[in-house]
Amino acid sequence: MAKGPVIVLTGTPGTGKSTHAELLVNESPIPLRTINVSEWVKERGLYEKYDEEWQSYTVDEDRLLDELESIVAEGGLILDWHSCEVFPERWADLVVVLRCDHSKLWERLEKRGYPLKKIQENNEAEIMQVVLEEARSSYPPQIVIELQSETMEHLETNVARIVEWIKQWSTNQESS
Ligand SMILES: Nc1ncnc2c1ncn2[C@@H]1O[C@H](COP(=O)(O)OP(=O)(O)O)[C@@H](O)[C@H]1O
Repeated sequence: MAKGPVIVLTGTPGTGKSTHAELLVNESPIPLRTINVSEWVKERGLYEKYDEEWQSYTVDEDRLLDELESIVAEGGLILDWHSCEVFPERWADLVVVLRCDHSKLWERLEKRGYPLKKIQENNEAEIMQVVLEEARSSYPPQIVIELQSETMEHLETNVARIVEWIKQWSTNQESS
């Protein structure tokens, strides 16, 4: 049996996934490991090509899934990525979709030094709730939650809510 749940933490770039993941690792009642999938892809060369203009990698999805499979099976994992439909449905115990007002998101991505068209593309995706729709069409509705991530208060309440969910997950495992 897995020692901990697998949480897919998703959302448009800049919505706060890594910030949430870091706090969750510190505050979780059971040990969690977090994988920033974009970084993981870069470090392990799990991509087909790099696009200079868009400053983005085309991920080799088959290799990515192969490499993640055994880690996911151990449980106790946060998968932090802006895409969630690539992962098999059976992997996730919880899918958290972070949302942010688009003007705030624009500022965050500008600070990150993204090229203008990449900011525009992500901003549009957030307005059209692309990631949320992706999550809803890839996973059962009862495991998908949408959380606002615009303020520090949101950050705190979101993390507290997910920590409560982890506690409940643990209790359910013990009694099953
Ligand atoms: N809820 C929030 N309130 C205020 N600032 C936030 C919040 N979430 C993220 N940020 C800030 O937005 C920026 C992007 O966050 P980050 O966690 O790197 O996003 P992602 O991992 O989704 O790309 C960071 O500067 C972070 O401090």
